[in-house]
Amino acid sequence: MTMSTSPQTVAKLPVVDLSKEDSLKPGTSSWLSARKDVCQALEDLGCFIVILSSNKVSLELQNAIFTSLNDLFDLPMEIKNGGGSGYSTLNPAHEAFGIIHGTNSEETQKFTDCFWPNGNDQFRESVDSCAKVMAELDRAVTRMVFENYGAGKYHDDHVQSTLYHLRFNKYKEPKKTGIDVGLGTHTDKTFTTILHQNHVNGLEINTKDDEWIGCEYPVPSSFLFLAGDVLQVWSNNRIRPCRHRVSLTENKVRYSFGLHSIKEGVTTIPDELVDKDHPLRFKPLNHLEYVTAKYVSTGTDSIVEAYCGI
Ligand SMILES: O=C(O)CCC(=O)C(=O)O
Ligand SMILES: [Fe+2]
Repeated sequence: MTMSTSPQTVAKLPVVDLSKEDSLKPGTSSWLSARKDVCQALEDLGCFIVILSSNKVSLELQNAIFTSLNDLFDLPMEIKNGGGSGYSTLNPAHEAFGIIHGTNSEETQKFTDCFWPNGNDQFRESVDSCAKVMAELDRAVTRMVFENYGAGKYHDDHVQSTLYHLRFNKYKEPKKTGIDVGLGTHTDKTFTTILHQNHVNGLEINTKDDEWIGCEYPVPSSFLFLAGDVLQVWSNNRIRPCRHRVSLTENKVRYSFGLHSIKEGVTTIPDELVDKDHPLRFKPLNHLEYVTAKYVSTGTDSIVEAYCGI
């Protein structure tokens, strides 16, 4: 078995509670206090756990998604691999499906029709509603970030140019495959990523001191918000892209899904984020070109710095 090396610490990830309606309303005192915590966590660690209201992501809704994911990944390989299904695998323990424009109801409909010819309204509706809640969360958190750095006026444009890809992951039981590294250490080539997992833990976050913190949800309506490489660029290196990996420590099937945001067009660092203490660190970046560029992650090296760092 390939064993993950560094031991985990007992430290916990920062938690930002956005479950009260007010905390998602710009300008309220709970918004301002969350904004500070969000940016602190993104600068220190590149991620934090968010708690949302259980009315928005009920256990019933989550179960509907995870139950259908179980059926989906159990389909025969020739169906999973069928043209345009978005199926991929990174290693023998891992499988994934992707929906491009995953917050668009028509795309979830097409995906559902592809694998459930007789329909699966439960899956379609739950995924559609969960993806929309995640996108709403992304818009709120990115707005907090833009405001925090005095760049709030660019946020509407940012929302207009953001695309969302939805990805479902399955990791097989390590005793079946002999593999306990679900995903190796990496940062996401996104602007931001929002992840959700079933009750099986395994996601681990790398700190500045090279310690690993396991991601455990305080309540089921939790998500992990991560900064990707392009948010590091946009913030002129203030925000740390989250380095993470998946270690399969429990002998159970693990499912997760993530909303991955891509910023269309060219990302330039706002003038507000450049001054004599913060000289310009990155050249303008075309995110879609960056995503498809053949740069391979080596774990410790920053791909985005090699790609467009100054
Ligand atoms: O499965 C997870 O929790 C993490 C997935 C992930 O890191 C990714 O899709 O980039
Ligand atoms: Fe990732």
